[in-house]
Amino acid sequence: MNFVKMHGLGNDFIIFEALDKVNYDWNEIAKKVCDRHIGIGADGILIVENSDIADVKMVIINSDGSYAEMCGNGLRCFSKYVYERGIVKKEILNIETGAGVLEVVLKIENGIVKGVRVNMGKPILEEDKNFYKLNVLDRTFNATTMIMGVPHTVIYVDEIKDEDVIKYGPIIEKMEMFKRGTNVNFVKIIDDKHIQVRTWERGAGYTLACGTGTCASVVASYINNFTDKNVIAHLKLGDLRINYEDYVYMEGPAEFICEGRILL
Ligand SMILES: N[C@@H](CCC[C@H](N)C(=O)O)C(=O)O
Repeated sequence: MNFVKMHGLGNDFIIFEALDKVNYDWNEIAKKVCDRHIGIGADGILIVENSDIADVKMVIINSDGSYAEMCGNGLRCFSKYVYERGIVKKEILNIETGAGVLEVVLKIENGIVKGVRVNMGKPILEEDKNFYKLNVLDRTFNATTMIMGVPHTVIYVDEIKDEDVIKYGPIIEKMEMFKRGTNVNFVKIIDDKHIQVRTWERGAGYTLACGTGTCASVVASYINNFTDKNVIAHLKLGDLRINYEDYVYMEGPAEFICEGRILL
């Protein structure tokens, strides 16, 4: 099976085409190929499928084999892939995801996609899950939980330390109160236009960036009066621009890494 590996600010994905009907066990394939020692290594796989309601359909499976409804960084990579491979030769694409059909606008220079802007849809917030106290081990965090395509919890910290992401992230991800699990975003407010974000991802663990998580972090920071609606989020390898106007818009890069053939 042919694959292409891509990343969006270090959140990495292996892309497979399944435009003709195939009967693969994608969950098992994801676990195998995402393994960083005995596979290719990635945070998840993206499958290109035909859609009856949009230009094309993106399916995402996390590195642990679990299904995810949406993936922001993945969607930017996927969009560049389907455009540059000639699957959908449009500058504005509609892509079916598990979180609905989303509109993507490509910035193209000489046939190459240089940037991708996605309408990520609307966040779904619950009143009792906004800026509540979340007790985890020895810490109490101020937290906001929402669905931003997938479940997200945003917690505020004075300093982001990787060891904290690794210590508290997996415990929060699987807390009883989150029925479908949650992604966990550690957010430091820099000023009203800039935040720093690190994410522990449901089904993938520590990642270098998370698109839906960054959108959730900006929505939470705006409704909690920490920031403006237009925010630049600093992630480990670069920035995402987020704009929250009822709908949430995310703009950022997507890059090819390599391609090859896996032997199943
Ligand atoms: N990396 C993603 C989110 C992928 C899905 C997540 N792990 C989940 O299961 O909810 C992004 O960029 O949004």
